[in-house]
Order: sequence, then structure tokens, then C-alpha cells
Amino acid sequence: MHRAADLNVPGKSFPMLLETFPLLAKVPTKYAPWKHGLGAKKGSHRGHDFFYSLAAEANANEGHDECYSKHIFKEQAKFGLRPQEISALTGNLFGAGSDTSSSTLITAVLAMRAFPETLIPAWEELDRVVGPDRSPTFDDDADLPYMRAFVKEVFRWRSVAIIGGQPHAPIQDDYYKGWLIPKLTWVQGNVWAIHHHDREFPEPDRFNPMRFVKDSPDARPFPGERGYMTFGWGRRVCSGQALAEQGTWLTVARLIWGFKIEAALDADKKPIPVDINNYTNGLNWRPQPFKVSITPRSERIRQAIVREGEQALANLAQYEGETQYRMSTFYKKP
Ligand code: HEM
Repeated sequence: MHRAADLNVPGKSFPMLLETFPLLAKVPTKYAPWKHGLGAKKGSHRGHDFFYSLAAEANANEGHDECYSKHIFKEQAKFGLRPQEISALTGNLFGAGSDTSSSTLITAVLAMRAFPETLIPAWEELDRVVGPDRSPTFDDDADLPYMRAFVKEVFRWRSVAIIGGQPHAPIQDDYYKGWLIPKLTWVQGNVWAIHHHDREFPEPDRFNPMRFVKDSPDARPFPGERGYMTFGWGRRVCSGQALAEQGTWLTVARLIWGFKIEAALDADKKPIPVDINNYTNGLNWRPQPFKVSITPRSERIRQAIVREGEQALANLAQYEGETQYRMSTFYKKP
């Protein structure tokens, strides 16, 4: 995923540089190493690519009839899906979903560490609504307005797809406020600028969940009911948005419920500072590694975490097993 993120820096290296030198895109792929990016240089000796093979393997396994790959294969004839499309439909969940989600969670931890005052109202709310003997669940969402605001602020503060994800292009000449946007122009929504405009978000670099608390003096009107544009716009909006919003909410709420997130100490017991601007390059960014101390908030909470962790492992045991394929060896001839 890091390699994918690295390839995704506009104007830095191929294949993104093809946008700057479009002539090079006309060279047949076979003779154009700059087009290969993450993919194999030649077709696979196995007949299919990596993600198709994983999906086909899942489809052949007994049980788990609700499996997404099984669903895709069941619908294959109806929609005339080619192997490459099955590969994309299944592989995209990793490609689009894993780095974005994990980067957002690291940003959340950085915010907790850098702005500890924002944890105090969250703990007050969680202790009142949830208590120490179980972690928060989706059923608690409606009773945890500050937690909802906290997660919205994570999405706003350092939106992972900093310029709105993949480039778009109009399919015909278009006009916006009198400006001509010629057909096929590269268009990006500058999410960073939108989320850091101090008309809507005063002191934009300050992580402040109160911006999203109804009737708070820090709240400002924003076009769009969610209050942020983190997942793009229109018909190519992130198709994993609901999953990502729910997953981020649950993870952030449980992290805050369970743990003190504090400064890590150096050898002289001095707090190690963090830099809220030290991020990676790329269309999707994440904080550079930083040090933080994470400890359970109380013994009762620690016990609840262990109890729920054991139950989760038992629930997940049915999915244990190894796939026969590895990306690192898949394209190598035996
Ligand atoms: C915090 C997590 C995530 C963020 C911030 C995010 C953000 C985005 C953005 C900005 C786009 C581009 C939208 C556009 O072109 O206008 C996108 C596309 C996409 N996302 Fe996400 N995403 C996240 C998680 C996920 C997850 C968990 C999945 C699936 C499991 C997913 C699947 C996709 C797919 C398939 C596309 C391409 C949609 C298309 O081009 O039609 N994303 N995402």
C-alpha cells in the first residue's frame, strides 16, 4: 500500500508523470516500463491476476454464502463481468479501503495526542452513557453527540484524500461561473483548501470537535449535510463511505473509551513532542511515525477490553486459514 501511495504523488514519478508527458502513454504497454506501476510486466503464468485468483479461491471455498466474492461470481453472467472486472471489484476494496482507513485512524491518534483537551468531554460523555464494563457500540451513537462530532473533525482536520482522490475530467466542454473547462481537463476538488477555509473553520489547524456540535459557538454553516467533503462528490463519490464512516466511528469511540493517549517520554522522562504537519506525500497522506503512550484508562476497563477481545477472537475463528496466494510470489514462475 505504501508503494501504491508513493506512485500516487502527482507529477513526481511514473505513472503519474504520464499526465505531464501524455505522448508517452501512446507507447504500447509491452515496451513502456513507466506504465507498469504496481502491475506485473507480463501476464501471469497462472492465467489470471492476483485479485481474481483470490476471489476465485474464496468462491470455491465451502460455506460463508454471504461472502462478497461469491456474490460477484453469482452475478457474473447477469452483468457479463470479465475476469479483470471481478479482479477490480474485489481488489479495489483493499486498494481504496485499507490505506485510507488506516491513515485516518493514525490521524485520529495524532489529534488525540496533540489536543488532549478534546478528550476530556469525550470521556465524560462515554463514562456517562457507556460506563466501564463494555465498549461503545453503534446503538450508543445517538447518545454520544460529542463523539460523532469528534469523528467528523478527524475527517475534516487532515482528510486523507487531501485533494479529493483520483483526478476527474469532464466528458465535454463545460462552463463554471463563466470559466471554460475544456473536455478532458484534469479536475480535482481541493479538499484541503475547502476544509481549511477560516470562514467555515476558524483556526483550521486546531483540532476542535466543537465545530460539529449543534448550537456550539464554534459551529459554522457548511454546504453539505455532513459538514465535510472527505469522500468526494457526485457519481464517483467513495463507494465505501458508509463503511468507512461507521468503522472510523467505532474504532475512534472504542480507542477513546478504553485508553489514555498521552505523550511518550524520552530517556530523561521528558515528553516527546509531535508535529501535526509532518505528513507523507501523495494523493492519500498519513502522519509520519510519531511516539505516543497508550494505556488502559482503568483496571475495570482493561478487564472489559480483554473480555471483549477474547470474544472477538472466538467469533472470528471461523474465518481463520491461509490463502494459497501471496502478492510477493504470485507473479514469479515456479
Ligand atoms: C476514511 C476512509 C476513506 C476515505 C477518506 C475515502 C475517500 C475516497 C475518495 C475521496 C474517493 C474519490 C471520490 C471521487 O473520485 O470523487 C474514494 C473513492 C473510492 N473509495 Fe473510498 N475512502 C475511504 C474508505 C474506503 C473504503 C473502506 C472503501 C471500500 C471498502 C472505499 C472504496 C472506494 C472506491 C471503490 C472508490 C472508487 C469509486 C469510483 O471511482 O466510482 N473507500 N474514496
